[in-house]
Amino acid sequence: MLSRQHAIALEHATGAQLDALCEQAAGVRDTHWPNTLTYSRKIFIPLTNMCRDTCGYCTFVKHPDSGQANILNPSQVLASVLKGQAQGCKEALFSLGEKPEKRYRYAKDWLATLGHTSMVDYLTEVCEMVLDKSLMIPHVNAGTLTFNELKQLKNVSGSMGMMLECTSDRLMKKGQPHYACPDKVPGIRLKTLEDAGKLDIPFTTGILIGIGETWEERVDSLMAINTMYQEYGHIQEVIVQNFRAKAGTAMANAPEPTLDDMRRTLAMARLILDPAISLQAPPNLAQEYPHYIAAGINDWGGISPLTKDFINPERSWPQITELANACEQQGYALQERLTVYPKYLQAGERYVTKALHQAMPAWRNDGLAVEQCIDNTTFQGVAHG
Ligand SMILES: O=c1nc2n(C[C@H](O)[C@H](O)[C@H](O)CO)c3cc(O)ccc3cc-2c(=O)[nH]1
Ligand SMILES: C[C@H]1O[C@@H](n2cnc3c(N)ncnc32)[C@H](O)[C@@H]1O
Ligand code: MET
Ligand code: SF4
Repeated sequence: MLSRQHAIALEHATGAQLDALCEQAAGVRDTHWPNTLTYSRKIFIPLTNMCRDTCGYCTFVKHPDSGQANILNPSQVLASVLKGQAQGCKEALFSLGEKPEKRYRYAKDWLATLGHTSMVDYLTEVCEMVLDKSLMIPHVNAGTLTFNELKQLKNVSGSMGMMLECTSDRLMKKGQPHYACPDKVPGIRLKTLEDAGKLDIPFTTGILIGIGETWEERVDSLMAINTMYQEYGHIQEVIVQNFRAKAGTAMANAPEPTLDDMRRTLAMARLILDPAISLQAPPNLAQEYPHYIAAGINDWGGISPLTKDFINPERSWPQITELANACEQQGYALQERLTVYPKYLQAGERYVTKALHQAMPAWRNDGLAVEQCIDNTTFQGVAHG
């Protein structure tokens, strides 16, 4: 494992030095995640776009007065889930704004019409419906959550996630992207990661790079994630996500991370993190697939044949065939996986509750006992257990 000091010294690695760093990271990947890169076939469900935070990079969030604020109702969610299932999707990715009812009367009143006092309770009900009425597995990314909220959601989801973003308190200051965002306080996000560990929740986290953090802060964020893993063993994957500037946000004119920055960060992440943690980079936020593969990733995260990436709506998903070609050109197969990684599914009821195992009999135990598919136009969505 890379020491903090060594990692910090890589800040300006470029040219041949960067190539060598990437080779080293790719070597670790090849030993622990050989021959195959993976992705999860999913639909994206933006349960609500209202949020009590206002991150300087985010266009997903909509103010109640904007005329675009929304909460999806259960039948809208179910319709989308069933469409996704017919297209062979296995993951229902719930990604949503955080606790809007605590800030906006409008959100509170809307939730009341749905019979709830909090977004987390409503989310729980909707996840339960997905398990009851479909074969899809909910993955919940609702940002920071308390111990009890995590516990409640564990019963109705296969896995959960929250991007740590960055451990820097500096980014909370005025003029910085997390100013006045109560859910982006690093200590609170770390607490969520830790509570998820105590609860044995298969967990996805990651860092968002290019939001004003220093290289050293990036190193420390990855080391903090790794420490959590060493303590609890629940972190199944880490996403290194590159910031994309969006018109109309506070960071509209901020520079985006360069390809070299992304390569350097991915390689460093692969060398800092325990090799058993999956390393993911999103394929729709850049086109440089070969470079990402060469920098040590083993996973592309969720890809949808149906729904756009609501967080980066201008960035369309690649065709799965196109991604498969890129992988094959570098000697790797592209394979579908579930939102829960196999080692957590295979650990009995420790990570995935009994009720959930029963709710998804078609693909418990062995990760993905379903029709493998590369071509999203021909898949029939047949599950056999
Ligand atoms: O389509 C997206 N999927 C995102 N995912 C989902 C990811 O791509 C995979 O579908 C899941 O992690 C399943 O392994 C996240 C999951 C998390 O737990 C936390 C953050 C993200 C962030 C994104 C995202 O920005 N866009
Ligand atoms: C769900 C995750 O999406 C990420 N996210 C939010 N806004 C952006 C952006 N402009 N560019 C890239 N990623 C973003 C954050 O890391 C959040 O946690
Ligand atoms: N609000 C959550 C977070 O920032 C998840 C969705 S972000 C568009 O972590
Ligand atoms: S990134 Fe998440 S927490 Fe921040 S404003 Fe957007 S929805 Fe809210």
